[in-house]
Amino acid sequence: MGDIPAVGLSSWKASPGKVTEAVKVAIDAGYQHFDCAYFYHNEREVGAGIRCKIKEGAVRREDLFIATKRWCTCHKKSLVKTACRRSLKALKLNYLDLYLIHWPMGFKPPHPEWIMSCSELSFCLSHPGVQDLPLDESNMVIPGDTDFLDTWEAMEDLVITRLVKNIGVSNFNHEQLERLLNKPGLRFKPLTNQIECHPYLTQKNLISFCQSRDVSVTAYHPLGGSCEGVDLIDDPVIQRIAKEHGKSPAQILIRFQIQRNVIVIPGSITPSHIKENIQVFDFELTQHDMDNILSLDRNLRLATFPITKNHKDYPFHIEY
Ligand SMILES: NC(=O)C1=CN([C@@H]2O[C@H](COP(=O)(O)OP(=O)(O)OC[C@H]3O[C@@H](n4cnc5c(N)ncnc54)[C@H](OP(=O)(O)O)[C@@H]3O)[C@@H](O)[C@H]2O)C=CC1
Ligand SMILES: O=C1CO[C@H](CO)[C@@H](O)[C@@H]1O
Repeated sequence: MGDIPAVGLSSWKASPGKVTEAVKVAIDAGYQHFDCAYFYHNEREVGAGIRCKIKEGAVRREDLFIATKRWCTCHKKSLVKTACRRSLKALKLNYLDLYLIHWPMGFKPPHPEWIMSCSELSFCLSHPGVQDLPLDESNMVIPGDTDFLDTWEAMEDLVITRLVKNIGVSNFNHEQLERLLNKPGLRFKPLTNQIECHPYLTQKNLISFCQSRDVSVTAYHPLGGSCEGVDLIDDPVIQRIAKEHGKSPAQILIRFQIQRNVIVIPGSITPSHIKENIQVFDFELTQHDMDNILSLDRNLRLATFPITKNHKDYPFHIEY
């Protein structure tokens, strides 16, 4: 699994005011891996939790694994470093353990005035979200003109200049990943492909493709997501297996990924859940359990990002 700790706490939808506390609870519970994104607009709050615990002496920076993602409006080579510095500044860190391309699609870059202000970084920190989703008159996203292979070169430069230790991708399908791995002159391979993955979308093909190319997989929405109303936790098969092991349904869903060598990043702002979600190393699912969970697959994708469907790099038009 490379160097990525198997379970991480993710911060999407963790509203400012709650996320700092969640990060502190997580560090006390033994989490090392934190998954963030510029797009979640709470990197500052995640950073505050991390800083507080480092200051207290509860953890050292080098024992943590901090990942964040570069948003689609910053695919242009010249914006990649700006975006990275912006995230580092918000997180108050001097390096990232992992920096991901959030989606393969690049969007129209922000207004030049915004880009100019980025040299000081103050404008973008005080205007989070400005122009994240540039839309046309049909409310579909306006594409940018940068090829993700060019974006990748700028990501590689971040490793060379030591702003980041590893780089990776998210939401790439197997053809996009293959294209990246076959890029002439590739300097660094993606460490991971972060994809939606849970028992209703088991991603068997994409996982075996990534693992066969030595690219780890990180599962997002592992519990069925935080707002789409999918009842994975109430699924009778998951409930039964949980009872048999004396564990919670969430613990079964997390353990399921670990046993497939998939890194998993459940999201939570509830202290008891945060603690529960990392108590997954003291039991083992049987092959029969694993097969039963795999049989729940119904190809149900929650994160479809419909406003980007017309983009040439939309990843979900092919099977995997
Ligand atoms: N790369 C990408 O494009 C994407 C990445 N992601 C990442 O993946 C992360 C996970 O996705 P997310 O939407 O949070 O979905 P999850 O599948 O992790 O579900 C989170 C939901 O489950 C609840 N929950 C957490 N633990 C438990 C528990 N032990 N028992 C019962 N309920 C529980 C949470 O509530 P509570 O807070 O009360 O615990 C929350 O409502 C995101 O935060 C984000 O970082 C997500 C989408 C896209
Ligand atoms: O990271 C993310 C959080 O979830 C959103 C909706 O599912 C995604 O679009 C986004 O990429």
